[in-house]
Amino acid sequence: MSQEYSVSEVAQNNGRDGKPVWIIYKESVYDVTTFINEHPGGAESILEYAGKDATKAFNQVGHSSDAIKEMKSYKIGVIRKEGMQILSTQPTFADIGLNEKQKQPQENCCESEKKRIKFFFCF
Ligand code: HEM
Repeated sequence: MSQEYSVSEVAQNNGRDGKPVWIIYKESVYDVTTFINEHPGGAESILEYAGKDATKAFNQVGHSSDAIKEMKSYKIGVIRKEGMQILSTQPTFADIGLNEKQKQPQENCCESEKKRIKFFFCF
């Protein structure tokens, strides 16, 4: 399985203060630290997207299929799907803010409401 990174983890690797240069392309993460000085389009064009999503910019340049192939050799992982991670774990009652009493099935809640309505119409 691919190593997963959050968007904020990638953002920390922005090439500043000796940090590596990571970019996002589609759902994948690339460490292009050693490549920036070899980049035919210049280091600056990549550094602008250090720690960020470079998908749009990369596509807009119209990179050749060789460039896309070369890019693959810098892949270090994929972006973690935060939403999917939350869904994959069963929430507890406490997670959704319910206490022991509120765990009662829905009908029990409605019963007291029905009684209240009946009482109201008696008068
Ligand atoms: C791992 C990532 C990247 C790889 C492997 C890569 C590779 C290359 C290669 C091989 C070329 C020569 C032309 C070609 O074959 O298409 C190129 C040109 C270029 N790249 Fe990248 N590139 C990367 C990321 C980026 C990013 C993020 C940008 C941001 C805008 C960028 C901007 C450019 C520009 C402006 C050129 C010059 C185009 C021209 O002279 O017509 N590249 N790149």
